[in-house]
This record gives sequence, structure tokens and C-alpha cells, in this order.
Amino acid sequence: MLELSDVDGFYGRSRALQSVSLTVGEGEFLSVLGRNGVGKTTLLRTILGLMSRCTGSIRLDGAEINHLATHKRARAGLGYVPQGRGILPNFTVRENLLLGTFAAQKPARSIPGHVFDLFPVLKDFLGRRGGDLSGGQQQQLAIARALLSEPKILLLDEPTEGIQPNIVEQIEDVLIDLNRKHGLTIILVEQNINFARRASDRFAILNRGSVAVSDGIGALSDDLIHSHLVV
Ligand SMILES: Nc1ncnc2c1ncn2[C@@H]1O[C@H](COP(=O)(O)OP(=O)(O)OP(=O)(O)O)[C@@H](O)[C@H]1O
Repeated sequence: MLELSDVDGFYGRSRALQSVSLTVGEGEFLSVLGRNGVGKTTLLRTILGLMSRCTGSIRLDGAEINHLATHKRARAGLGYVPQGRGILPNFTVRENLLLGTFAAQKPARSIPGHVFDLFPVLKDFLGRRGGDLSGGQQQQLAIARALLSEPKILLLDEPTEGIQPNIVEQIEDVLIDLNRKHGLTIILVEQNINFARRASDRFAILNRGSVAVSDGIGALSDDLIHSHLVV
């Protein structure tokens, strides 16, 4: 479904992603792991077309998308939940959600109700400013907003970072359900190894901008964790 071949991503002249080749199949859950600064966020930004330059090939359902602008990649089916959530603090929850629908192939005039089944709290807070929600509620809003673009693949950057444990569990359960019950393909950047193990089919460990190891999640051994992930 998504195929990266020999992809390099640049910040100006600095090559932050080097010769990355990765495949994510339809309905798969891939966790991207690695220490701070190894290029996990850069990988997601590269897939989304948010880098100043990117070489190599990125194919979505067989079609090359590496020449496409970010908004066209969103229309083609890539949904993004960025690190830090990217909520517009002065917009209401309703307005933040409506923004997500603009990226869908057929923009909705109202907010489809299924997101409130996943995150009921958002329904109660529709008129509240996004910036007045708790961190966990903002993360739920960011995921709901991305889902309203009707993505084929959801890319999430550390969605459980800095969130209180009971909401972390809810978010993890929703993502696992979206993948297993609804067949949504997910690429997750995560430091939380337990969540990655519980949710993923496969993992890729990055090191200095390259893929160091990529395998089925059952192969994520304690040795690998110690040599590539533990600080
Ligand atoms: N806007 C930028 N301009 C220049 N270099 C950048 C920029 N953003 C990140 N980098 C560099 O690119 C490399 C990869 O950074 P990236 O944020 O992708 O790592 P990461 O694995 O997501 O880290 P973290 O776990 O801390 O979020 C780092 O060396 C970083 O300093």
C-alpha cells in the first residue's frame, strides 16, 4: 500500500533521512522506533511532503506521490497527527474538527457522528476552545480531526507523549480498534515500547536517519531494545 524506495529527506542541505526503504501493507500497523533525534518525525514529514527536499520514490497504492504537495497527499489518503497535536487553540473543537473534513475527498458539511463514538468527550466540548482542553483531550481531538480526512493510512507522532495514563489507555485502545476492526493502516512513531508491542504487526528501528532493523513485532527482542532504544 505504501512503499518507500531509497528515500532521502533534507532540511536545507542537511540529509536527515538516508536511503530509507520500507513497505507498509494494507491493514498493517507499523511502529517506528528509535532514540531521540534519529529521524522518526523526519520520516513522517518526508512521507507527507513536509520536507524542503526529498529524493527517491514514495508510492501509495502503486502511484508515485513524491512529487505531490502535502494537501494532495492528504487527499490521496494520508492522515497526520503531528507531535504536539497541532490543535488550533483559538478555534473551537467544532472548528478544529471541520478543518479535518476539508482534506477528505468529499468534504462533509457537518461532522460525521462516528468520531463521537470513538471520543465521546469531544461531543460535550464542541463549543469549547481547543486550547482550553486538557492534553489528553487535545490528543483525542487531533486524532478525530485526522480521521475526518478519511485517511487510508493514519500517521501518528508520539500520540501518548505527556498524557495521563487513563487517557493513554483509551487512545491506545481506539487506535488498536481502528486498525483491527476497521482495517485502518497505521504508522505510529512511539517511545512507548509496551504500546508498540501490543498494537503492531511490524516495527522499524531508525538510527541516524536510516532503517537499522525492520521485522515482525515478535522479533522485537530485549537485546534489540537495549542496543537501539534504551538511552
Ligand atoms: N527543522 C529542522 N531543521 C534542521 N534539522 C532538523 C530539523 N528538525 C529536525 N532536525 C534534525 O534532524 C534529525 C532528526 O530529527 P527528528 O525530529 O526527525 O528525530 P526524532 O527521532 O523524531 O526525535 P524525537 O524522538 O526527539 O522526536 C535530528 O538530528 C534533528 O536535529
